[in-house]
Amino acid sequence: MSHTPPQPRVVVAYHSGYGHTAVLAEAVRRGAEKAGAYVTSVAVDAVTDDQWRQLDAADAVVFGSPTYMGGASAAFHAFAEASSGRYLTGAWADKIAAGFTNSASKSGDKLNTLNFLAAFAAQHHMIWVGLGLPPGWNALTADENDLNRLGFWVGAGAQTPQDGGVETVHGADIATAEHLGTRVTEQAAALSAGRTALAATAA
Ligand SMILES: Cc1cc2nc3c(=O)[nH]c(=O)nc-3n(C[C@H](O)[C@H](O)[C@H](O)COP(=O)(O)O)c2cc1C
Repeated sequence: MSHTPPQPRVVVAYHSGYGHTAVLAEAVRRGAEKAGAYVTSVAVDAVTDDQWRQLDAADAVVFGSPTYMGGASAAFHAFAEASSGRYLTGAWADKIAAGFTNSASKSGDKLNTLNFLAAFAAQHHMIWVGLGLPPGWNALTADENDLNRLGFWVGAGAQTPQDGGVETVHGADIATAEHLGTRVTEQAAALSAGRTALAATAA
């Protein structure tokens, strides 16, 4: 008996003031598509009614924001606050969620942004998926081209020089974001298959 694997609907919901985080959003999209997802990208500072509907219909949402002033950007916060109606109705409950961020400094307090994205997802009763990679670039044999070179677990963290163009987003950070898109898709597919199997045993 053959089964068609479920095709998860993944939305990448991100803000990017200067284009760096957008490069990561595109990498998340690529990773998700490679793993078989149907992907929609949503720039949250220009989110349309149709895109809100796509968010409501998603199996998984990957949130992305640059780190500004030690946290998520104001535009991302505006989107988060605009989603509060969905928080009240539970519209996003039990969807998979994950997150990524980018900042100019190696640390730059990026962890605050990832933790905020995780708390935001938890407020929506979403299921948070961490990065799922060991830390890179943390041993004598390691180097800065390792996946997860900045050593995050909660989500994907990237570092781009503040005065660099979009072409200066680090290749390892792009690959790490791509990994996150793949991982989210695999987890969404497994959850969906499990829910279908459970429903069949209950029928
Ligand atoms: C208002 C503002 C605040 C910033 N705050 C931080 C910060 O707290 N930590 C940091 O490392 N970089 C900070 N940066 C640098 C940005 O995170 C960095 O330039 C990033 O690549 C921008 O991403 P974007 O191109 O997607 O907007 C800040 C930049 C701006 C414009």
